Amino acid sequence: MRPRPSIRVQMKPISPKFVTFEGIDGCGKSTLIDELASWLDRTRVPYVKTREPGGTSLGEKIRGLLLDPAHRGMNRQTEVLLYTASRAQLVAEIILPALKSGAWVLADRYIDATLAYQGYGRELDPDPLRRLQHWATQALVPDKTVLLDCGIDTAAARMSARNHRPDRIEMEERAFHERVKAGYLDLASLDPGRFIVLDAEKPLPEVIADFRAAFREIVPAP
Ligand SMILES: Nc1ncnc2c1ncn2[C@@H]1O[C@H](COP(=O)(O)OP(=O)(O)OP(=O)(O)O)[C@@H](O)[C@H]1O
Ligand SMILES: Cc1cn([C@H]2C[C@H](O)[C@@H](COP(=O)(O)O)O2)c(=O)[nH]c1=O
Repeated sequence: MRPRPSIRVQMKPISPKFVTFEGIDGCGKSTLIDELASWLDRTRVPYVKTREPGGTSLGEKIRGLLLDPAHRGMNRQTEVLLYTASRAQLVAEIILPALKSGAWVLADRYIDATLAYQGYGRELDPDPLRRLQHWATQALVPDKTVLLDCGIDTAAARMSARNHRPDRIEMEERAFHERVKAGYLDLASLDPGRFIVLDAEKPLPEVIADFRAAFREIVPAP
């Protein structure tokens, strides 16, 4: 008797994705996060949006401390510890449970922000920063990081067009923001498999088209 053919159903597992968005202030992160969120809505993929600093009740209180221009004299190490405390809480309370439940996480800033702003911007030694991030985040690394590369003048013009009041970090001198921008590009060049660098100087429809092309293989089909 001939053996009955076995039917094998090939199920391609869709693993949840942790996607972070980075860049200088006003580069267009929130706009692209909303774009990916509506894409995931259409494909019925569950997701959670987060932001840093903040994203939890504790983290939002830390955000208030960090961004308040009244704290202009904040010590650099204190600044690192506050950003990292907010992140540790966010990972434990929101990000890890979301990924475990099968949801994607779309994060407005993560570890790379500390490396760019405090490492390059504040000129702190990156090695202890990296070790601290590894410990505080339970070694959770994003699957993909979208870096919106944008000129400082362009980003500033976009922020003032929406009547945004500058926070403590945005009030830093131009040289600080130049170091942050260059730092982000440096970080991207060190990890090209994770980073997707988009030219955020382009008009928004073009940035969105570039983003969609980069994520076509990553977002599951509806
Ligand atoms: N490529 C673009 N061209 C023109 N305007 C843009 C572009 N991308 C975003 N914008 C506009 O620039 C402003 C800032 O964008 P958005 O809020 O997305 O930036 P962000 O990086 O999230 O800012 P922040 O760092 O302050 O949170 C918004 O008004 C947005 O509509
Ligand atoms: C996470 C993180 C953020 N920053 C800076 C970057 C921005 O200037 C503010 C956050 O404001 P946003 O409008 O929500 O982007 O904080 C930083 O210096 N270090 C960090 O780790």
